[in-house]
Amino acid sequence: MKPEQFPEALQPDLVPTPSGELFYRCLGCAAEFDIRTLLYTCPECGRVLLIHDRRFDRLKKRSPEHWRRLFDYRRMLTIPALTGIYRYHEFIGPIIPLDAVVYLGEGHTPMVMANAPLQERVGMRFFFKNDGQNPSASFKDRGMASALSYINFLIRSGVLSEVLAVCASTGDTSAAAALYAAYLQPRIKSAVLLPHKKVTPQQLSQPLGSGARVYEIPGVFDDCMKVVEALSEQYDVALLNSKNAWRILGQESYAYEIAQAFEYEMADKVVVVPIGNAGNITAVMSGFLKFHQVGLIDDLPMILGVQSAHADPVYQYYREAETAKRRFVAQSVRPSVAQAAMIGNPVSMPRVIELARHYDETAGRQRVHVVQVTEQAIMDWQLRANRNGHIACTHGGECLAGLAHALAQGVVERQATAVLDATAHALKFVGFQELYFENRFPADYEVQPDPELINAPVYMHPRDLERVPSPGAPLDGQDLERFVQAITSAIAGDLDLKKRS
Ligand SMILES: Cc1ncc(COP(=O)(O)O)c(C=O)c1O
Repeated sequence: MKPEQFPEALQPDLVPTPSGELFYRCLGCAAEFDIRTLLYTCPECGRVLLIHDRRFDRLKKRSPEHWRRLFDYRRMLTIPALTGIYRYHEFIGPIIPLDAVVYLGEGHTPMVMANAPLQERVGMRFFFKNDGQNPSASFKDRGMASALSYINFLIRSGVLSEVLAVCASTGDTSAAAALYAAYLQPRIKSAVLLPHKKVTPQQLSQPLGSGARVYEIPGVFDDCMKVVEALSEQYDVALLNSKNAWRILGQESYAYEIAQAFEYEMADKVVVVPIGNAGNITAVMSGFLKFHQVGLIDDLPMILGVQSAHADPVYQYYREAETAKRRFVAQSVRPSVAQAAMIGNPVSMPRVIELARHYDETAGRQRVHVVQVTEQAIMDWQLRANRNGHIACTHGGECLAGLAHALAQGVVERQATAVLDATAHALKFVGFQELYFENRFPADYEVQPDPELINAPVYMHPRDLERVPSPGAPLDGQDLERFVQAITSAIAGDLDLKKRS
């Protein structure tokens, strides 16, 4: 069904917002800028920007019931442009016409409830929302779908003819950027900067496979970020890091989906996110605030940000209870299993400070908390989660470690229900699982395996057999029969199986 065939009551507000209605606003000096320019920081004071909708109030003219019905209705449709994050089109870049929307299967990731043993172990009801089930296997696809739809729109409207998209990355941003750029080639090409040996082989393979130009840089993410910032200041390139406010808009869909999944009942909910460059927590707060503003949710959920003790500048900032005394200090990071969040100078810190203050004020109490966890706790909880049927990456493990810690500290109440952001697929970070299982963590990670969580393959090699299969020389006849029987008996013995009577 086409949008124009929707029942009248569900007609979407898809009239592209006239330019000028959507604009960038500087978080420092409140200067406003034309949305049709590629802009990442304020040309006047150099601080980060957020996108505002001058006509946001028009969204309040439609009742919360209207929005609920519209979103539920779109859930049943198969129009690609309304299938992903743009189910919430009016809230995510309403200037982008549907035919410029890029949809690669992102969004609407499953929320998987923890089983009874895991809930019991943690002490409360919770879900993992598996953002590793996005096309490039991380939550970054949400923001990338938005940023690339916007660039596609600029190309289609003749503002740009071709674009080189660049980003610095701890692995996942580059995978997502390269994937979406590849879909839009040849008009859009991508180049990504990675800290040498600080992304996993799986992550490195992604931009390479998508055809991006990949540069490895000595140092950490923060160093790569400085280079792409210089590139975007001095050359005609599109910056795809979350400094780009379009990324934040797309990532707000994570909050919208959670609200819709809980039928907009958010009073007793806790949303747990790992913090690195702080784009994700910015987007999640911003998304819930917008739904609250239009009356779609009556209560703001608690936001629990989690950082490893090896990269915790945001935690250190909020550790100071008195707002006036808080000072942000950029950090040197230490190696962390939550490697994609190993960032000492988060680009979105000013956004976090601004939005967390607004969030708490709107809620009328402290609703944003940041906790710190150990590397050990991250690994243990990640592996424990996955032993109970999840596919959490180390950052998902970080969320679970943070939830358990916050519960023990009394920050989170047992009666609440939590949603944990499993930001990437476990398979992207299997190297850390291997280090744990083989007890080979370098000392600076400070991780000792819990024997209960270790697992290793059992190699079956029946020594009394003369011949065993080797590549290129298959067994047959009696050799094969004896081999199969010997292995079968050995496995039955190992598993203590009862023989069929
Ligand atoms: C898997 C994963 N989790 C968490 C983060 C941290 O998110 P943010 O940088 O938006 O705080 C990242 C960022 O690179 C990531 O790739």
